[in-house]
Amino acid sequence: MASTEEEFSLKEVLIHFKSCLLDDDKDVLLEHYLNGWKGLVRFMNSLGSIFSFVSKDAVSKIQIMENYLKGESGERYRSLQSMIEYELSGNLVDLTQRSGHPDSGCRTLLRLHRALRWLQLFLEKLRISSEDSKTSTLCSEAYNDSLANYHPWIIRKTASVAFLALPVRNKFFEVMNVGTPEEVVDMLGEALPYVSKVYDFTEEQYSQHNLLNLP
Ligand SMILES: CCCCCCCC/C=C\CCCCCCCC(=O)N[C@@H](COP(=O)(O)O)[C@H](O)/C=C/CCCCCCCCCCCCC
Repeated sequence: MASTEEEFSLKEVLIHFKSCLLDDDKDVLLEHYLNGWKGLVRFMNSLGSIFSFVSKDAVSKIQIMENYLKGESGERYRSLQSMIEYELSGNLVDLTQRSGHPDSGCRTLLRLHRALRWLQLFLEKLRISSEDSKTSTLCSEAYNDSLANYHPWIIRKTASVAFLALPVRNKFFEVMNVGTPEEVVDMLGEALPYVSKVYDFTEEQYSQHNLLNLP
């Protein structure tokens, strides 16, 4: 386990996405899911303040979810399926426009879920990248193929400028604090299937309940 700031390793972060898969991938435990995101935000913050606009939004969404988990109905937010069942049966989700329940768990988690698709694409691009690949290009391509589809022009533009500040591949791998570039690639290969399983399971649940376009 990472115990000090210096020992902070992205491997410890990505392991949360393995821990959040319950009973052979039959559900997603939200506490571990959010711990994964908290670690990722911490990693992003270590890259500099240029990403603070992203960090603020991610933190606020994590906070909304954590408040549900800590609240009086916290047990209903233990897993993805129990949250969906609880919020839908209690009419706690705004399905067509934001009004009575603007920050439902389903709506908030959907934003993180869409970002998880970006992460999945970015990790895969990093995994198969060559030494001279540009991190900013990989990140930007992953973003354009996922999250960008949900963002207005001004956010897409701001994000594209921020990506240019990403360190070059070897430096980026160093900040991950996993080991040699070969070890980073191996770690990504190990972690990615779990990120993908979490993404696929969540996507399936949202699709089954017709929740993929929550406002
Ligand atoms: C081995 C590689 C490790 C990479 C580690 C990356 C760490 C990333 C940590 C957090 C990622 C960002 C999560 C962003 C959540 C965005 C949710 C969202 O889409 N929010 C928008 C919609 O919300 P509502 O208005 O509907 O409530 C909101 O408008 C967004 C605002 C902020 C801009 C988001 C830009 C996202 C760019 C993602 C790339 C981050 C680059 C990190 C580079 C390492």
